[in-house]
Amino acid sequence: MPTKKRQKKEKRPKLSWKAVKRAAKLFKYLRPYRVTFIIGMIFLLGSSLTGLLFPGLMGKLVDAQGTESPESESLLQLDNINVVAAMLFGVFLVQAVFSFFRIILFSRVTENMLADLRQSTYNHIIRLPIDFFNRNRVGELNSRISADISVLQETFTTTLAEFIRQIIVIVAGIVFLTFYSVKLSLLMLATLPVFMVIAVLFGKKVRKLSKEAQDLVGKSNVIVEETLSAIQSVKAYVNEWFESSRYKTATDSVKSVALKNATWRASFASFIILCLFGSIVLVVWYGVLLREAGEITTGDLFSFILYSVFVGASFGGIADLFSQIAKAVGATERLMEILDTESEAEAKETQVKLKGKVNFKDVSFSYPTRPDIKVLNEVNFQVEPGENIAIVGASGAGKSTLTQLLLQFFQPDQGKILFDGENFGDDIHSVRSNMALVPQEVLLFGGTIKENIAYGNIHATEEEIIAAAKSANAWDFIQKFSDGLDTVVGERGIQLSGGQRQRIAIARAILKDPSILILDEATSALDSESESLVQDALERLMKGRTSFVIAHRLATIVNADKILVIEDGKIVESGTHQELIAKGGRYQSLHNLQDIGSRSIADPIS
Ligand SMILES: Nc1ncnc2c1ncn2[C@@H]1O[C@H](COP(=O)(O)OP(=O)(O)OP(=O)(O)O)[C@@H](O)[C@H]1O
Repeated sequence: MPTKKRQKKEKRPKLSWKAVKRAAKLFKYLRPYRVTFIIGMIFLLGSSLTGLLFPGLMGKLVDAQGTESPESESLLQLDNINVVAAMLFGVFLVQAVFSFFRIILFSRVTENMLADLRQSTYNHIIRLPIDFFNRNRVGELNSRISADISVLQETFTTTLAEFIRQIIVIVAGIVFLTFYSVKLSLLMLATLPVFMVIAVLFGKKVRKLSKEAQDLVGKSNVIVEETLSAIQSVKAYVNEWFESSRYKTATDSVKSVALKNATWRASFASFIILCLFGSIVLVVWYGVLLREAGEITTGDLFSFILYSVFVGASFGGIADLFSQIAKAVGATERLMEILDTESEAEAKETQVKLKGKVNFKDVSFSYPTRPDIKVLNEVNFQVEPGENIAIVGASGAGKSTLTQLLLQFFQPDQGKILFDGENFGDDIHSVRSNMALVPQEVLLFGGTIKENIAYGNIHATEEEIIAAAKSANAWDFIQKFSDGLDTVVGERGIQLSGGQRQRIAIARAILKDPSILILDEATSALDSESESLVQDALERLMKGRTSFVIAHRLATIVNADKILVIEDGKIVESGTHQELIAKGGRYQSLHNLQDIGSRSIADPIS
């Protein structure tokens, strides 16, 4: 359904000075290949100019004589038919060679430049803060980038060269025209280019309406499809009449657009016959009058008409090319907008090994997309290295947000988060390199199991990977696959169960050997065997590490060194299970509701 927003996005790009200035940054990517580009330009200039010799020589061919003319004094003997024909072939040959190299060179520049642009856009995007991904839908971003880059590809390989060629043809063509006859040139320029541009605009309108009609036909087919596939419902509700009228509305709109298109096409045809051909006849008619008056020869008139066609066609073509260039400027601007978004600070060369002490000091936070809502409100707590913290609270209380701040995806608006008593400022990579995350829903990359585990430490040896898999209770099921560690997972490979994926994620975390662990417990129930394997692996992983668990399992909560109870972004209670139950406060009522960790717990607490 086209929303207002989408319609806005699809609006034709407009060329503004700001957009052009931003798009000009693209030339940074052209720089390394400028020499090739300049040579390509020389070839382009050469092929365009030699192309312009064609109408002139054709005129000479018309005026030339078949036999040797005794009065010929010209060095090039342009009045000899054989010489002129040979020269014409020479022109084609030069033009063919120039065009060949022009295309090769321009393609080389474009492909190199676009590869660089793709790479730096990708490099930049994955370094952008999480906030950027909250604001932009990933699928949209992806298709936008690939669409924008293909617009640029088209522009740099063809459109730009065509545009320059047309400009050369127009400028040089007009100069040549005036050599033949100034009077005739003025008449031609007053009519032909104007009509050519109008013809192009006409053509565009017709194309647009045809597309519109096609879309409407598509929409009406959807109605047929829907009705036929749900024919039982249609009949059961006696809605045949309703469906017929729905289809009629759709076919009526197809008809009205098609008729509108017919009117445009009819006008277009009359326009071509009357104006465009009329203007050619007018120029030829005037030309013939001038020839009668001895101002121009037949051959020159012939050349003149050919030049006129060249110039007129270029005028017509340039309107279309201009709109394509505007589109490319728009595409570049959007890419530059992404490239101009500030990325996260660069990773430092050496990264500290943390012990795992964590302090939250008066931390308040709102998401940048919703600055008016305080998601965390003056949160204070301290965790000693190796402690096991369960975070509990109702849905929307701020549990995940707290872990996002721990992971340095966002910085607090107020207060500080200290690791081993230190504020790491923008050295977020040092902090992250000491952390591992086991998310609720584990998504594996589309490679092998080995690659997926090694993601925790890409330099790990096979032995280390196997040890991690064993420790994560994953080795048994991995071994059962015929390809073992080399089994491909994901879309084109084996689909792993939720519990198996979790154990892979645990093995990955073990390999990273972090001092701080963030776990978002799965809420979907695993079968009891899988559950106990995961639990056992997790316990092994958590040993000796500071761990924050968004807890949904009773066992995790009861065994935690400290439970943080969050409500509306505030820590309302903290302590061990026994302490909090004894206190008889918020935790106890959550507990009685069996709603700890925001979802009901299967086994009731006795
Ligand atoms: N990316 C975001 N942008 C804006 N607001 C967000 C974002 N993520 C979460 N919120 C809001 O922040 C508040 C806390 O959300 P959070 O995800 O931390 O809750 P939670 O306790 O983890 O909930 P649940 O148990 O349902 O996962 C909610 O009101 C939520 O709407």
